[in-house]
Amino acid sequence: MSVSLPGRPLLAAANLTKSYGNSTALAGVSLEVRPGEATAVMGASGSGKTTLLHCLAGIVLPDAGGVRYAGAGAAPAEITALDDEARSALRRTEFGFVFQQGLLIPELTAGENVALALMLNGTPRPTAEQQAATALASLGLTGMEGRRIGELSGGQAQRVAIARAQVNGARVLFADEPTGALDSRTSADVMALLLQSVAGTGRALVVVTHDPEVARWCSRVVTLADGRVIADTADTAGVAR
Ligand SMILES: Nc1ncnc2c1ncn2[C@@H]1O[C@H](COP(=O)(O)OP(=O)(O)OP(=O)(O)O)[C@@H](O)[C@H]1O
Repeated sequence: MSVSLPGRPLLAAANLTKSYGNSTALAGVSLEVRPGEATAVMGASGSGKTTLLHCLAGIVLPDAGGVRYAGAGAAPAEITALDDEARSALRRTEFGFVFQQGLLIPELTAGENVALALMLNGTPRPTAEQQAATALASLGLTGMEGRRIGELSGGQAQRVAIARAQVNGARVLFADEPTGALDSRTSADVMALLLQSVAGTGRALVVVTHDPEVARWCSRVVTLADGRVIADTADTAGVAR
């Protein structure tokens, strides 16, 4: 597997627009995400944060504009030009997702939730279960692989979500209010684990948050208002880009 060149964007979004009926969610957003970067996306409710994250990840197609992904090991892809199947394959192999809740399957155990992500990419079950247990252990959940999601605390469940998001070697982790349901101490732990998984790895993290504390831990803060970027600390910090 080759390594992305430092500074070369993993994701480059150009002039994204998206409306839902009369409501404009994105009004021309351009944004580049680089390896090793942890980007917080902030802004008032309805400013377009989740829509931006969904467009970057190929979950939602913009009305206009494009998103280019240039991860290692794959030819650069214009995500917005891919069909549904190709976009879901890209999400399964290159991206990981940690949302506030709802992405883990409650009927399955912690280990099965993580192993499933590997099995969907063709890893045989015994290997997947072994790798899932290792991933859970690395996040402080040793011996908890047999517990169902409902038998875990909110913070433990988010660790399972992080394990599932990164077990496939995802290059970009997308998190939408990952700490929204957690107390401040547990939020700090979960954010530390998310940041650890990008620091020095060539991965990138994009995290939508309302929490200034969470944003402070990120290396970059992008602020949206009415579907536009109104501030980007990468533009003001003198970062070589
Ligand atoms: N599926 C949808 N159908 C209709 N309108 C939508 C849909 N998704 C988003 N919108 C609208 O687009 C705008 C931006 O929504 P979005 O969820 O991206 O904002 P947000 O900044 O993430 O908000 P919040 O912080 O409240 O989650 C809002 O006006 C919202 O009502």
